[in-house]
Amino acid sequence: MSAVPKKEIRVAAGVIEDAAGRILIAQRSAEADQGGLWEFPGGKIEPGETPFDALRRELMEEIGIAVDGAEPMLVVRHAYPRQRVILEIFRVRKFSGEARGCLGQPIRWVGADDLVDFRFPAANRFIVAAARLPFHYPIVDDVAGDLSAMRRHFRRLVAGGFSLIQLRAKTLERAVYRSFAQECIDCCAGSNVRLILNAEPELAVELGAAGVHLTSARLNSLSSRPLDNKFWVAASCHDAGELEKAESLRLDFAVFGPVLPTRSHPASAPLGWERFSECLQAVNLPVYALGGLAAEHLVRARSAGAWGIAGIRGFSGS
Ligand SMILES: Nc1nc2c([nH]c(=O)n2[C@H]2C[C@H](O)[C@@H](COP(=O)(O)OP(=O)(O)OP(=O)(O)O)O2)c(=O)[nH]1
Ligand SMILES: [Mg+2]
Repeated sequence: MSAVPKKEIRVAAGVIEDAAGRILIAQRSAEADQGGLWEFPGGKIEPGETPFDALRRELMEEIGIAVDGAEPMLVVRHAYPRQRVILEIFRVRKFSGEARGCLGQPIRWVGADDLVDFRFPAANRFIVAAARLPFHYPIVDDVAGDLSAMRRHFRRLVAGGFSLIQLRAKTLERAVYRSFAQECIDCCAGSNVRLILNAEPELAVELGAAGVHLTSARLNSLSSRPLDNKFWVAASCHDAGELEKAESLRLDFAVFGPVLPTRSHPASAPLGWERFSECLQAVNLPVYALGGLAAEHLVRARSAGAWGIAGIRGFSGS
């Protein structure tokens, strides 16, 4: 490990979204710390300022917009070799004025899915992934092995507006899983619904799924990210070590639990919110809480440090 970093700076920055859902990025000047890389506009929080005050000041100074409203999105802690940064990230959807590079820096409005094509400072991985992720990650499972019930569940989720769905179905025969997955993928074509397969990464590629969800066993067996960043790669984690592994393999997000007692894993001891939150302290990765949760647990989960919530039964989509 490198020596203990000398100083810690607090920064406020904005993921600014226009009416079309595009996000503003700016290029840091070559001489600055993390020079030449792209960033979300913002800067250091000055003594006596709140993060929101700093955000408003910086966005006026750097890109000439007045922030009319912003929601706290996430907090990233990252140690660079020379300093530690705490980034207070806001999502900014209400602003006035036309964005421009007031310091002469290039700026670009890009679709959320195109963010992965730009080089950002290391601390930004979490932000770039989260900017593309919804707060809910429902899972279609095969608890009763009943294909028509699974089909109904999947359709209800799509009709309910869920845009990121995992197809788990561990006990289905491989050929049945495969054809059901293909049917669901075809059903998502042309929509904004992304289907993630809990299967081998190769199958996700072959069938044209949006990505793969790794079981913790599969996660533990890997030494690098199995698919490139055009695919989502997520994993199920049950302890801090697995979360660390998911982060070190540069996965896009993790699901962590069970937080509360759950019918699908009655033998696993639930973590409880406190332990859940402790384990997330050192993790720079969007994490969905899982286990005994329903849609109304979102606020609790986010206050414990989760990005969102995942679940099999809690999301009826109806
Ligand atoms: N603004 C911003 N800073 C980021 C991002 N990602 C990231 O690691 N950082 C780091 C780089 C810097 O070490 C620090 C931000 O400092 P800054 O250079 O923007 O600060 P500032 O606008 O106040 O600039 P200055 O007055 O020091 O020139 O946070 C990001 O997306 N946006
Ligand atoms: Mg700045």
